[in-house]
Order: sequence, then C-alpha cells, then structure tokens
Amino acid sequence: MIKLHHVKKTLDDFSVNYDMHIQTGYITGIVGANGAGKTTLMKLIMNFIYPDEGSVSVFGHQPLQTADKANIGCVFQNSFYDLSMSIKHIIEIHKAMYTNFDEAQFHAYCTAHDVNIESGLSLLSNGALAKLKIFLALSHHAKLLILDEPTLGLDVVSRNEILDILRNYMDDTRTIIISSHIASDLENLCDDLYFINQGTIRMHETMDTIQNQYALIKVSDVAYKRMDTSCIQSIKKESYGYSCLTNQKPFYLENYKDVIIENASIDDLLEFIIKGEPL
Ligand SMILES: Nc1ncnc2c1ncn2[C@@H]1O[C@H](COP(=O)(O)OP(=O)(O)OP(=O)(O)O)[C@@H](O)[C@H]1O
Repeated sequence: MIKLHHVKKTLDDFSVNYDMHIQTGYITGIVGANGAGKTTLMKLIMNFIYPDEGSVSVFGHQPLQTADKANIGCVFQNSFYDLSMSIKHIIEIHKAMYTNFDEAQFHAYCTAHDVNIESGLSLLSNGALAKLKIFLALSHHAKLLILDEPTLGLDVVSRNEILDILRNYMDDTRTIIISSHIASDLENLCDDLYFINQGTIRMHETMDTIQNQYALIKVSDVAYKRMDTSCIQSIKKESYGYSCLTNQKPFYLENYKDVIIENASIDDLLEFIIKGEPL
C-alpha cells in the first residue's frame, strides 16, 4: 500500500530518514515523543512535502496521483476549516470534493456520537470537533486513512467509541496509519507499530511480537551481574538495580523464574528507545 524507500528530508535543523512498508489490511501505529517526526512522516505520505532523496509510493503510484486522493481520508492535528464555517457548509465542500461522499453515513456518525450537524464549528467543544474531523475522513469510504493524533482532546468514553468505529471500518482492502500519544489506544487497535525518534525509525514490530516476545526484567545489581544478557537489548539504571528490555521473553521466563518479568507496554518501549542504554 505505502512504501518509503530511503526517504530523506531536512526541515531547517530537523532531518528525517525513513524506510517503511505499510501493508494493506493493517492498522499501523506511529509512536514517538513530541517532535519525533510523526506528522512529517504523514505529510511525506500525503505529498504535502516532498523528499529531498528517495521515494514515496502510495497505491503503487509515485508520487501520489490526484485521483488517488479520493481514496484517502486524513485527519491532521493543526489543519482544519475556518472556525467561522458551519458543518452544513463543510458537507457541501466534501460532496463537491468526493463524488462518493456518503452524506447518510456522515449524518449517522454525527447523530450516534452527539455532534450537532446544525452547529457552527466555533460552537463545538474540542471533543466534538475532534469527532467531526474523524467522521469527515471516514465518510467517503476511503481505502487509506491517515490519522495524526485523531483522539487528541477526547475523553476516554469518546476515544473508545472512535477506536470501535476504526476497528469496524477495517477490512482486508483498507489501511489505517495512526499516531497517538495515548499508548493504550494504539495497543488495543494496531497490528503493526513503528517507533520513531529524532526522525529515524528505531523499531518496527507487529503488536503480536511486542506482546509475546518483549518484556521488562527488573533485577538487583547483583542479579544483573549473574544474568545472561545476550538477549537483553537495552538497560536502564534504577534505584533497585536495573530494568532490562528483552525481545526474548520466553527465554527469561524459562531460565529466570525468581526475577520480576513484566510485559513491556508501548510506553515502556518508547522510554527504552529514548533513554535506554543499548547493549
Ligand atoms: N516546516 C517546517 N520547518 C521547519 N521545521 C519543521 C517544519 N515542520 C516540522 N518541523 C520540525 O520538525 C520536527 C518534527 O516535527 P513533527 O511535527 O513531525 O513531530 P511530531 O512527532 O508530529 O510531534 P508532535 O507529537 O509534537 O506533534 C519538530 O522539531 C518541528 O519543529
């Protein structure tokens, strides 16, 4: 569905370097701290900015064709319509932009999730505005959804509603790329994750591999010295000794029955990527 081949881009003093293959039928999460380069990645995919080197292909086309944009729904954090506009006006724009804009479906989303279609944008709460952006992105039956922090500003109930809608939206022919600061949202949604730090991909794993193979091992200084660290990827010094990240959980569960071995969350992995000491 999407390939980034040796893509390099420099924006003032920030550079990115991306190689990625995002597969059809997958929900791919993009994880990274503030300023890691997540939005820049999505802008490169959407052809809003162009690579200095390398290539980006979407739907097998390089660069993205204008006709392909009808098959993409996107939500970007900092760009939307002027707040003086009404929702009805925006519906008209989307009907003109997308021949397959499904007004009935859009109404159904808004009605089911308490977004008043009669309203002007300026009267909507932050949460309603966030939902509106998502419903617009979903309502022309796009094959590809690019969602940059779509749940920002939503409470937990609304976030879970949106995650359910995205799960229901998926089928084998559709693809979602989503970034979020809320790791649990991605944990419960994504099939595949890319971890980005300072414009580079630091880790790419399926959610299954993260859940089955990755773990945190918490040991004292003495226990750390005795432990086989050949399958430890990175460590952090802690008050009690060391916290160690492994991608060989079964090995440590089998051989170190007396130490604390915990599942590694997305937040744990990101923290190790940023602050861990690689072995
Ligand atoms: N047009 C631009 N010109 C110069 N620098 C830019 C431009 N766009 C982004 N940057 C810089 O690139 C870096 C990455 O920005 P980006 O928005 O991709 O990060 P992000 O991971 O989406 O962050 P956040 O989670 O905070 O939204 C930041 O340091 C930002 O200031």
